[in-house]
Amino acid sequence: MAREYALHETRNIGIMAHIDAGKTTTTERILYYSGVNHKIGETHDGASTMDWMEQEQERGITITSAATTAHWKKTDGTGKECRINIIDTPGHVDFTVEVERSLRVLDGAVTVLDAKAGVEPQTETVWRQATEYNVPRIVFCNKMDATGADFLMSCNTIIDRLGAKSCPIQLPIGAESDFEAIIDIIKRKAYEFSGDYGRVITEIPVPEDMVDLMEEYRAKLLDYLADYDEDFMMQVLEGEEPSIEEIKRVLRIAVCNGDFFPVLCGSAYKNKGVQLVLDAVVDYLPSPLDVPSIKGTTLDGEDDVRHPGDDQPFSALAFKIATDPFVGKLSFFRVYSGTAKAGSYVLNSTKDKKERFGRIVQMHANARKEITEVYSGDIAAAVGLKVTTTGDTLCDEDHPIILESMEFPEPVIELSLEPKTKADQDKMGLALAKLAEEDPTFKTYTNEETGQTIIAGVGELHLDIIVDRLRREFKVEANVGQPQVAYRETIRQAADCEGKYIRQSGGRGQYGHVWIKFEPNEGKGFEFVDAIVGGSVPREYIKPTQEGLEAALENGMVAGYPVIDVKATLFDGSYHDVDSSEMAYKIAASMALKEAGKKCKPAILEPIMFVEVTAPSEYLGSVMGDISSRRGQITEQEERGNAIIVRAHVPLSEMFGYVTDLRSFTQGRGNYSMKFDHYSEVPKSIAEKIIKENSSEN
Ligand SMILES: Nc1nc2c(ncn2[C@@H]2O[C@H](COP(=O)(O)OP(=O)(O)OP(=O)(O)O)[C@@H](O)[C@H]2O)c(=O)[nH]1
Repeated sequence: MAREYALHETRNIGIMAHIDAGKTTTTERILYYSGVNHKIGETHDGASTMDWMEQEQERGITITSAATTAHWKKTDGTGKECRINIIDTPGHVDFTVEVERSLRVLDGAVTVLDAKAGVEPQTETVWRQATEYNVPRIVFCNKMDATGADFLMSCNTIIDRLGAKSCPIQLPIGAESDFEAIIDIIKRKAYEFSGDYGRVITEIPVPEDMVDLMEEYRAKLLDYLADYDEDFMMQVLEGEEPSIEEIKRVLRIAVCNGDFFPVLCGSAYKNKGVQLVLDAVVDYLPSPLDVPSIKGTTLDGEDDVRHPGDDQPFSALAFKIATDPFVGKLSFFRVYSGTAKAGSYVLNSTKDKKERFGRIVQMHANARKEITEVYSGDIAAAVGLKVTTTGDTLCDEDHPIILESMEFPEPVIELSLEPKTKADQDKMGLALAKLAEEDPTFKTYTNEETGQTIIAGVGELHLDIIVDRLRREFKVEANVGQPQVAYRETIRQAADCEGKYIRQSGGRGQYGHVWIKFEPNEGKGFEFVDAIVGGSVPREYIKPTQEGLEAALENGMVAGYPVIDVKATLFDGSYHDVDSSEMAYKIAASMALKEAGKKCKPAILEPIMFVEVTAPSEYLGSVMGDISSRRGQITEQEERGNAIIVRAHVPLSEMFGYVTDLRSFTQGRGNYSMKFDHYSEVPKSIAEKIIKENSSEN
């Protein structure tokens, strides 16, 4: 078996940040220094390698998380290299699903901060997500060259705002336009960067006037590490100077355990410090062997695990499906255990279907390298998988396992699309199916009443980009409706409902008859119980009844919105020897649901968002007043220096155009993020309006 890089010399990392902190620029530099890129593309002149999709270049934001492979020399003097797989994650809140799904398959991350601002609202969001997924992190404080850059202020925001244990392991020499070089606190050395894109690193003396500060932070670091490791503490207490190797060893343990977050500094744009970030990735972030083994379940639902190692049974998680303009569909996956060869068959245990790994490729930004085998810990992409979608497990047929999947946010906003011509209509169906395959938070369906195609997503920008891609990539021209809230329906009262579908018109008739008890099932989704005794509904018609009901739930009871949180117990019915058919029971089930729409106190639910607003303190009153006027409920408010943070639950329907309003009453200084929190019943007057607008009489 010939694996190029040992498992302990593999790093799977993500680069996470607030929008515009410089993730893309930092990733570009990493690819350049690690020898993959020969020319550096700047994000602002639209030639960036990672942002290869057209609209990403125009908007200057990173939408898809491309997995990219790079190599970097270890710092232990052995001359050996590490393989670093990097996933570039987007910073916009509409794409947190991209952040989450990459967190799921990563072992560690670099959090990029903008040195002018330190921790920003979106940094907090992704930081919390990373904590939830137990992803160890190091912090890179970027933009040290920019006006207003303040390294120690930024370091403090990590402690104050994130409540994280953290300490710098570097110090900048100079700041803003005078930012010149970087001090390595552990080694007590300083480095300067020159030559093409800062490729040449030269050691320089630590400036006299910075020695005290360096020693102060070095002592802080050692103090913390002493608390963390007893042997180390003994050494420090006995006044022994721990060796650099010893400091790095303990620091590595603390970082890998997710207990400590060292901070580095630099300027990706001015080519200073990124190589040292790569050193730190190798030194401190975990290899697949340093993180807990992945959990899953057997096909019978029993707990199981997979340990990293090439000698283990193969298991992998598909975390992203992308359409590549040249090779077609690419399914990105992370291998947790074992190996698999190109051309071999694996089991998609989530869907219980066999898949063939036609070709396997590794991505180097937008270039691909074909490989013959994947090993434990690798990230690669398969060409030609048929049924696999995001979140599916691929595994060894003889040792099936279903790995813990990911949770995706609800698509809460929707709009209608009307293709301009017949040709557009044909293309649109295919294009939407493709896009839905790539993106688990994007849904598309046909409104039964109007016949319109509806697309649903997690935010306005999300749908904006989908419409844009339809036009550019798939050349579909369509009229786009106004974004609407994706409501849901549910019931508030239990009742027994009858559905009877009987047609006798000569020849063979139709006969389906069911009694279903519908009950509210709050927060637990749809549940179907078969309580038929004595064969009043024959075995073979029970599944069709359930399917008929599920299809009917999608189309709603009173206003055409999907019905959620309902328990349906099929408890009685009847049949006809000749006329009963699957179709008749499907229809009978949908008729029972219609009746539930009358007898079970139907209610309309609206998505309630968790909104976090940040603004200068003087706007506290306006921010709170505005949230109240939007039917919002403030859950928390916090002061942070001169700024306030207000957290609230606000109905999505009241949040359209919020960004414009917030900007205008805060003179452009307010900011916000939001995500779906829960569904809640709409006030009666609004429910009536929605039902009226959507009922078939209209
Ligand atoms: N002064 C300065 N500007 C930088 C630095 N790094 C990045 N920038 C600029 O900041 C802007 C945003 O950088 P990107 O690398 O695109 O940021 P990003 O975090 O990837 O942004 P999104 O993809 O939109 O989330 C660009 O105009 C960069 O040129 C830096 O070190 N110093």
